[in-house]
Amino acid sequence: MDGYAVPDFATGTTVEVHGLTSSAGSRFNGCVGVVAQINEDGRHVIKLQGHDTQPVVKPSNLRKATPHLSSSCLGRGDFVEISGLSSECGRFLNGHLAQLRPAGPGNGRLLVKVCATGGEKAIKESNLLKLTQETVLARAEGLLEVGRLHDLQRLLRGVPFAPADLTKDLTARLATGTHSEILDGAVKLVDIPGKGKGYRADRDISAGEALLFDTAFCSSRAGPKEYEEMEAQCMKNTSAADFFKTNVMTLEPGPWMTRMLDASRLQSILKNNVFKTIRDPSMVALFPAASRFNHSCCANAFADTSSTQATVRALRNIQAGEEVCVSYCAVAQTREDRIGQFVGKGFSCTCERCLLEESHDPQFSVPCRCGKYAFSAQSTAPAVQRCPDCSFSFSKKLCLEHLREIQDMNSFMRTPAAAAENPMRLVEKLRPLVDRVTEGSNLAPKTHGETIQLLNNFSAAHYFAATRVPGPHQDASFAASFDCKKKVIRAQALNHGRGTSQRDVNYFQSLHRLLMGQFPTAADRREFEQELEGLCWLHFGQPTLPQGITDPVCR
Ligand SMILES: C[S@@+](CC[C@H](N)C(=O)[O-])C[C@H]1O[C@@H](n2cnc3c(N)ncnc32)[C@H](O)[C@@H]1O
Repeated sequence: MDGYAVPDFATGTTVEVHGLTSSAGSRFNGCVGVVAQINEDGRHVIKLQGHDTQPVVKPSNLRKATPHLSSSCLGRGDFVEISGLSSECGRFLNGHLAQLRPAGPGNGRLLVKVCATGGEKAIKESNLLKLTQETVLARAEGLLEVGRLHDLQRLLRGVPFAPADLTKDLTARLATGTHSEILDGAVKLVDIPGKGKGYRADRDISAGEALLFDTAFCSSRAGPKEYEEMEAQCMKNTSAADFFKTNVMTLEPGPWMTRMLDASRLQSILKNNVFKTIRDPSMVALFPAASRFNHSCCANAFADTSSTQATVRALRNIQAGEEVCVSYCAVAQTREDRIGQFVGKGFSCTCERCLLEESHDPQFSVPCRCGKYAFSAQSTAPAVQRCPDCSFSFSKKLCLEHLREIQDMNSFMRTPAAAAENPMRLVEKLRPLVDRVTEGSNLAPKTHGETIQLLNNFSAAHYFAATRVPGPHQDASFAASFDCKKKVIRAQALNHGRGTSQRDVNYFQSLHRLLMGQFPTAADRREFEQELEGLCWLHFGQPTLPQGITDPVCR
């Protein structure tokens, strides 16, 4: 613990809080602030950077920290901790270590390279806390000591001087698969009426906050043998036998299981609890603590999972006492598809979105050409509907036929025959169906998953025509591809955003691919960069990103 002074802090001293164990207090561990007042009982009132609350802490839970330094004291190569950023995007950089780059953009901002991502950011110097290597290492050891492995991992990621033994120790502890942490006392595991156990917010939570960190007890490549493979791993892991008994075998086995041998019970538990990991969709993994989150189709949290780790984050602000739920299905699915999926899980979803969409699922909504009315192609909607404004007569049967044709075309586009086709011919094949879903047409739903897929295919066909077929059409084909991709992104934002505030991997991939392409104008590029930056927290903070996606923070 070198680098920290004995507990004797005058007012005005810059200190770091550590070692608080209560759920309310532990969220301040690692926070840096200034001693504002010393109470009669000897406790210190701390004015924290980036926090409104002023915790009152015993001096034994404080250690001296280096104050923010002005740019004149900061030099190229210095290490700094990013703190106190309050924008939605910036908050996710707080606590990250960065290194100063040679030149800054001015305006009181300094250019830093974020160790975890390698990306560069221009940050106000008041949001940078200078750290010596000794302080970083002392803090790292402190975090290891109190088992705050989530913060330790974040602190050490990409740090060039991270000591090998500390990193090895961290890796070994994470690899046991028995480590999980509720972060900063955000949630509490409680009984939820009608759902078994689940998590409730134990304090007010801000959008994007990390709530729970978990490590995979077992994992497998997704496929017919996934449960057998994971079961074998559980059985082999004899060093974690107690954890297995208390934290795995007590999970909810779902409807498959009534009363059976432990081996079958384990398979039922796995079936009911494993996550298909979003960072590697070919893998499935069991996260015993994260799997206690119940489902909602308008989830207020989501699990960012790799085959080894899960971080559950808030998707929106959550009030203390609210149940915190993740979504077990893709947000883009229609209500009927979602319901079908939960039959196998032994419950029917009664979330706000399901109730709302019972009579009107937006994915089956078809706006009238006059723009003043929306028809519905949902199973519960009438067969023929008339627009009260322009009297257009809408046939649900015809609309669903169109949707089926779109579905068939999307299936064809996944075949080798489509891949071998001349892209110019594919464009012509897709065009009549695309015309049915674009503006001014009321012949098919515009934000249905299949519609979005069709638009994506149309954009790709144009792109291939622009890049693979030489000729005078190339510029126009590229412009058409770009234009269509914009429509895809808008339809996805509409589809996902409604009641869910959630974006899925396909959405990020669309944005990313667009960003990777050339932009007709700088304003076009900026528009999409802003969208991506505003949402970057959804996939910030892990070493790997979904296939093809680079970290937008690097931009
Ligand atoms: C992955 S577990 C979630 C944690 C579980 N409640 C427990 O006690 O361990 C999935 C099970 O939780 C219950 N569940 C999850 N979401 C639910 C919901 N929205 N409504 C009713 N039950 C739900 C169902 O029994 C489901 O099989």
